[in-house]
Amino acid sequence: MNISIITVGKLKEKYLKLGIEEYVKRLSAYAKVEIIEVADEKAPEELSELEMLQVKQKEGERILAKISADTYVIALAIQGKMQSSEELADTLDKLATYGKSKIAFVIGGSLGLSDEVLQRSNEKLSFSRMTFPHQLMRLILVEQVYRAYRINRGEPYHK
Ligand SMILES: C[S@@+](CC[C@H](N)C(=O)[O-])C[C@H]1O[C@@H](n2cnc3c(N)ncnc32)[C@H](O)[C@@H]1O
Repeated sequence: MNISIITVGKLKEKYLKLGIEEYVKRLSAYAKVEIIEVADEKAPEELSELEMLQVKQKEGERILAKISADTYVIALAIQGKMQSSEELADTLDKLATYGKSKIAFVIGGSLGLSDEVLQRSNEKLSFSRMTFPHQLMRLILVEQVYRAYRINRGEPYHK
């Protein structure tokens, strides 16, 4: 399976980079994982509603340009559907069974995802109603995807 994780902006914090590299390395036993960073739109602190919409739309266009028509898209969204780790494992297992070989997880920038990206997504996945920084979200996501593969293989992993 080919999994891409599409994110906005460059990852700066070293501790996050190290953690993500570790899980991507572990995941390489199960899937081909690629992290795609699209440029973030420079935005001052104070933005009008319209300006925020424009930032999300520009970032959204860059995200959509990285998604092929045959890709199953899972958008990370606070208001999306919450799943247990076992349910996420089941989702990935079913996608593989139905021959979906390309999956993209999409994480929004600091203002979130545009409506266009949410509309393109096949499902919206929430990790709780709390807001996580988008860079930390990458680490949480790769750990959960790794956990999902361990669950599907029946391999031991600390609870
Ligand atoms: C800082 S958050 C954006 C916050 C923005 N106000 C919103 O409502 O989307 C950046 C991105 O991280 C992801 N994210 C943050 N918290 C999340 C959560 N609890 N569940 C799923 N995704 C989350 C989403 O993709 C979001 O677009």
